Amino acid sequence: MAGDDRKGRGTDTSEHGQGLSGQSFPADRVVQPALSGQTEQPQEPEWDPGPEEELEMILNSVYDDIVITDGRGVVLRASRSCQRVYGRSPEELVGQSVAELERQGIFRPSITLRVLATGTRETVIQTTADGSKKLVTATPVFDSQGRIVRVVSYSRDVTELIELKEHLAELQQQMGRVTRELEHRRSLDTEVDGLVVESGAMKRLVRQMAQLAKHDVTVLLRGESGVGKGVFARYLHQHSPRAEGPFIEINSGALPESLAESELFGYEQGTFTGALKSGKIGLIELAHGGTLFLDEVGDLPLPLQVKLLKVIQEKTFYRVGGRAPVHSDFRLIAATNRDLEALVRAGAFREDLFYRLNTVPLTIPPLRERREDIPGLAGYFLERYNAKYHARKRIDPGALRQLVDYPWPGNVRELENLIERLVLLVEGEVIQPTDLPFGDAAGNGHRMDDNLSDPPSPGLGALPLPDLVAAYERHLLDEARRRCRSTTEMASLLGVSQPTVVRKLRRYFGSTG
Ligand SMILES: Nc1ncnc2c1ncn2[C@@H]1O[C@H](COP(=O)(O)OP(=O)(O)OP(=O)(O)O)[C@@H](O)[C@H]1O
Repeated sequence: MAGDDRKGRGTDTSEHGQGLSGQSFPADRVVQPALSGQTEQPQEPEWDPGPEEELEMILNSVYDDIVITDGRGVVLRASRSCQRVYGRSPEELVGQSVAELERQGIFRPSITLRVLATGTRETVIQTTADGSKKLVTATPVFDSQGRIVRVVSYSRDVTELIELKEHLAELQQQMGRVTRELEHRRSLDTEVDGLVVESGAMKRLVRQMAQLAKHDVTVLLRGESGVGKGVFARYLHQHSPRAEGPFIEINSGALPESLAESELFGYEQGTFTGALKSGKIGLIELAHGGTLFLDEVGDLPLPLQVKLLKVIQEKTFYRVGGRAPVHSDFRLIAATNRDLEALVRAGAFREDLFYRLNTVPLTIPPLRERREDIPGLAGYFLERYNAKYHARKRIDPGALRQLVDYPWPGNVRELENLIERLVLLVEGEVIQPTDLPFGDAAGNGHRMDDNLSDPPSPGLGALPLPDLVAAYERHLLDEARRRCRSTTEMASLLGVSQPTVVRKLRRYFGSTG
């Protein structure tokens, strides 16, 4: 049919009243709307293009590119859009066989040939001469004897879609990589950088922590400096339902008093001049959805204690210079190495805040009370610092025995620092007893760190002088108690008699232990 009919006809169609020949429609062929009440106007004849012209019009008005062949694969019709897609006008395509067009690289591959071979509907992605991608579907049309008499193929430009798909696949791959890396890092965080726990006391504590982690209860971690309160605070966070949220650590002791309030609560734009002009989100607000860890809570200045208590109770606060209340949903973990009860008695710590924080107190024992942990910790730090400094140090069994015997006043932190130093400084591969700074192979010797930890600092005027002196004396005794193994040793360290030491220990700690 039609192939020849179409020749020379032109099939350009547009929405602007263009006819099939590309000319304007003659006036007598334009359908006028029937206006009511204008019956005297003569009726225009309806536009009747005839089946052939109508088919052409439909062919050229659909969005898809359409090619129709006969049962031998010779093109009978093609939509005008083929010019743009295949670089051939319908006039050039009509009459040509698809096998020839495939050979010329115009249909690559020819789907019509496939349909002629399989007798079923086929879909392929074609790459056209200009490199764009087409999704082409072709359907066979059968006569009454079941022979293929036509193949109708239509295609859509899917270049963008394919590019998007490829981009999506690439992104998915990247996301998979990032997710795996994150999971890996997270597992490192909880396993490698996690806790070394070997003693019965610590294992019991970890079981309690795992249980507590699930609930939003306030936990107060107590224990000497360096026992691992910070590590356990992170453990609680990582094992809580808030693990995906932020973990915000505030070292109350390190906050300069003048900045503390704005650090904690943030401030509104315009509150301060200069660099601080643009406003700032405070740490409490940053902890929203996660955990707020208040380290060294015993060092919090009294005015801030009042404000903090209010935030803990109401979970709402005002930024410095702000009028609108800010809400922050956080789980609170606090830690201290101070004797909070004594600070309360001395008036340096608010009693109401103490009770609020002390909901679930957990005490992490000093390292000297859980010596079974020492070999594991030493091995763990050795591995960490060997890796960091590309070393291969080992610990001699005699040196390990000394590490286990040493009283570790600075607890795990002191052990960690020592191992790092040994990895860096010991010359051979084996760390010997003589390499240890606190004694010879017999275990006698000097203490490695003669610096006192910071004394309590309620501040001048916070307490009457005798109470301040008592607080300082108590601190010195506590320090001596940690460094020495007997009251006699303490007496010689402090330069007083042994009975004096015993009396003072009873006075300040209720026992000589
Ligand atoms: N059980 C443990 N397993 C592995 N590392 C530990 C363990 N306990 C403590 N550490 C390590 O010891 C060091 C001191 O721990 P951390 O800072 O948590 O102590 P702290 O009690 O919070 O001290 P401070 O009261 O001075 O803040 C850290 O480097 C920590 O990683």
